[in-house]
Amino acid sequence: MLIMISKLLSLFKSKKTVKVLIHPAVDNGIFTELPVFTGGTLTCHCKSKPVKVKLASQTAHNHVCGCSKCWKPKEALFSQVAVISRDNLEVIANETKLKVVDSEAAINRYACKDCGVHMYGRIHNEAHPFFGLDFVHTELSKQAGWAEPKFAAFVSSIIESGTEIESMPAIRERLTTLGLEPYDCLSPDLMDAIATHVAKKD
Ligand SMILES: N[C@@H](CCC(=O)N[C@@H](CSCO)C(=O)NCC(=O)O)C(=O)O
Ligand SMILES: [Zn+2]
Ligand SMILES: [Zn+2]
Repeated sequence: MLIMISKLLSLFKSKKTVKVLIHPAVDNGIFTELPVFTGGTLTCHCKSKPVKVKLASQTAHNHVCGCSKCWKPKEALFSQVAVISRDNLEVIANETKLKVVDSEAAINRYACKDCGVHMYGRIHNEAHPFFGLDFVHTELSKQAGWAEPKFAAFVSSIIESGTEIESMPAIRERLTTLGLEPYDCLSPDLMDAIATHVAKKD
């Protein structure tokens, strides 16, 4: 009887301590950006002939994204994605290994054919509000000093990739605790920028 009670207690305990994992870049504390930081190199996961992408500046609008299209590291519920001017991005090694994941998507994501890692996302449509900006995952860089994620975008979209609806309150609570305000689209300032772009069109 005593054994049964202690087993039940330990089950209850382990349930209580289940930690919601968002992304390795935020799960164990978030490093804040270095004020003077001029970029670094992203490297794919291949042991041999990795694809390398040079970023010649700090990134902007870093966030965690729950959408089904952005690349997520193994076990992560969210991706971490930021933007950089396309003029500051250059593929410096093994570019022939890159292929576009989905050419119909607004953001063409260039992924390594061998390891599957997305090295950058580019918008080719000049009318798109974010034309001129490339999407990158700075955790692929060894350098420290990148701008940290500041909000969580497309949170409800994780349901599309298999997350149970019942888990959503705990996930939103964890994001809020981490200081990553959860939104089901982009952040208000980015949504305002998109709306401003649309309003200016004829
Ligand atoms: N529910 C969809 C949402 C996908 C979506 O609209 N994603 C945004 C943001 S990605 C970076 O933050 C987007 O702009 N997508 C364009 C594209 O992916 O080409 C889902 O989960 O798929
Ligand atoms: Zn690779
Ligand atoms: Zn996304």
